[in-house]
Amino acid sequence: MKILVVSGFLGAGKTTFIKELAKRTKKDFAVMENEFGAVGVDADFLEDGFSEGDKTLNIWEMTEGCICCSVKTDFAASVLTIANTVDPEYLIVEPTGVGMLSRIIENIRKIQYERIGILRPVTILNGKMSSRYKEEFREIYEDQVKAAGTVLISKMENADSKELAALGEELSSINPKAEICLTHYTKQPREWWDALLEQEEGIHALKGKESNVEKASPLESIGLKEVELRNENELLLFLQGVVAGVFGDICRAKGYMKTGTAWLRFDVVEHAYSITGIEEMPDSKAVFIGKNIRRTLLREVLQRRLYTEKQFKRPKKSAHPMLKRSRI
Ligand SMILES: Nc1nc2c(ncn2[C@@H]2O[C@H](COP(=O)(O)OP(=O)(O)OP(=O)(O)O)[C@@H](O)[C@H]2O)c(=O)[nH]1
Repeated sequence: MKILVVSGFLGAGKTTFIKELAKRTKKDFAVMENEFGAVGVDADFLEDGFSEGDKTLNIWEMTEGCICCSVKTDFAASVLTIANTVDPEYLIVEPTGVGMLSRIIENIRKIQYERIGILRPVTILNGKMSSRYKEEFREIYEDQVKAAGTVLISKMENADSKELAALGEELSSINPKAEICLTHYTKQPREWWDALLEQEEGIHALKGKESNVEKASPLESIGLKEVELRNENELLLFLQGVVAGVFGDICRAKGYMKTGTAWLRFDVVEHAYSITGIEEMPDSKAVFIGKNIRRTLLREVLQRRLYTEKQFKRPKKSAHPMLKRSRI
């Protein structure tokens, strides 16, 4: 089994890339999703609409904790379990957006034996946000570039060539050995995709700095299940509220829900949001990552029915006069 780690900051486009990789190369894959927070959304998104021939993706989720720090023993155990049970040709690991790539590689190296190989890691970089990430999350940003074998630029489809070239130069100066791909991966030929799955990691890979990732990433998250809004307009208004800061400083949100009769997926990356129609899902979920998140307000808006039932349920008949009066 060969392991390919696909890293990148929150919302950079890791899941979208993995989906494309699976479709283009049609290899025998398992995917391990390590999500920030307790509610996983990416596994369902990966599965959604994925039916290329007879192939389906074998997806494993690790929520709660980051595979580069607190849960590393669980991570090692999970990798070994996958190797010893399903034994796919490739295991694609998608760390949380705030994971330190060098540490993840070190953790994999500890369990590397002749049946497990490490491929040169891929980092996806949201080109539009690179200066902001560099300022706010320098340690994570530099680590994800330095430890990468290949750096792919996303969300720069409309950028001019000068802007792209400047970003390329800056990335090369951080990691002169990496292949920096300025051309969007969707335009790459089949050989390029195959090569990603062939290049083994060099022995002299970067050593992770002993630093505290939690400190480097002062982000919090909330995951909600059974979320709903009445219709698409309500979802639009809600997302406008998210990007305007009504629910706190949210830098990443994602989820899917039934609105009226349609199932919709939403994505928020910094101050932009998008909505896409999806196939019916077994349940609805939403995740919000950022700072100063207004949790109660989010619950009130998205779990109206649940929240109302729980918080304001009429009390059972009580003999206490105060309680009687306080009934709604
Ligand atoms: N324009 C553009 N949008 C993209 C690109 N890649 C991903 N997106 C969009 O960006 C949003 C986030 O994409 P994901 O693939 O979920 O990002 P991620 O890195 O897996 O997100 P997290 O796991 O939450 O960190 C989605 O709305 C995607 O459709 C790209 O190259 N260009």
